[in-house]
Amino acid sequence: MATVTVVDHPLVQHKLTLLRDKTRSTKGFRQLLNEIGTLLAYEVTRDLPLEPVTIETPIQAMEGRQIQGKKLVLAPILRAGVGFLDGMLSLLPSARVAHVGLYRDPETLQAVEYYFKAPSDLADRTVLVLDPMLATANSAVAALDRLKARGGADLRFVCLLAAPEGLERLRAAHPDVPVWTAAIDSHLDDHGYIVPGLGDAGDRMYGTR
Ligand SMILES: O=P(O)(O)OC[C@H]1O[C@H](OP(=O)(O)OP(=O)(O)O)[C@H](O)[C@@H]1O
Ligand SMILES: O=c1cc[nH]c(=O)[nH]1
Repeated sequence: MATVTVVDHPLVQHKLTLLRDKTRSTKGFRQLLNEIGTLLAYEVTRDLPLEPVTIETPIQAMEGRQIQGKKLVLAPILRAGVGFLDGMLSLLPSARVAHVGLYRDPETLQAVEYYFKAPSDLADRTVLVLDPMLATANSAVAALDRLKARGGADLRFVCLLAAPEGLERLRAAHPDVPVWTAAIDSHLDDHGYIVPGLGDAGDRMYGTR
């Protein structure tokens, strides 16, 4: 069974509290999500394998270390996953990007796909699947199903808030996929919203309703 890591770094927790606040502006919400994205990218890449590489400093040759293998893929689930993207790309500027367009039907809470575009060589790359909210996990499971069908094998899921119900479902459907989250909240309400949560992430990011 893959791990669930709660990123309890003080900067992440401080920024998360600011972002949850219902009085936070659209601009502030977006900026904080971006900043937390950078911090989560640092945590989720902590165990990437390194390989030796010979370089020359101005003084002499030496053996340095570089990240092994092909560039990572960042796979935001639209829309709210895009909120992490720029912050992560600032740390991982050569990463490839896969877009997974899904929305959650408000009645059934099932994920409905409307767009998918990913690099063709997913099988050779580590893929970070991004979505701030893991509620029922219907969206996360659908995105992971789709990425695996396209060859993705080394997948990691990165979110901001997770509900216990969503974590359980994700681990049952994709036990090989480790999860990073900034917090595990209390439960889901009758409409599938995370409690205490932060409301609708996509609406708060883009100022829609
Ligand atoms: O775990 P789940 O129950 O599937 O819920 C989580 C999903 O809900 C939100 O997206 P939403 O469907 O509201 O789409 P949007 O980002 O386009 O607003 C969120 O960004 C996740 O993708
Ligand atoms: O609390 C929730 C649940 C799903 N999607 C959101 O944006 N927020």
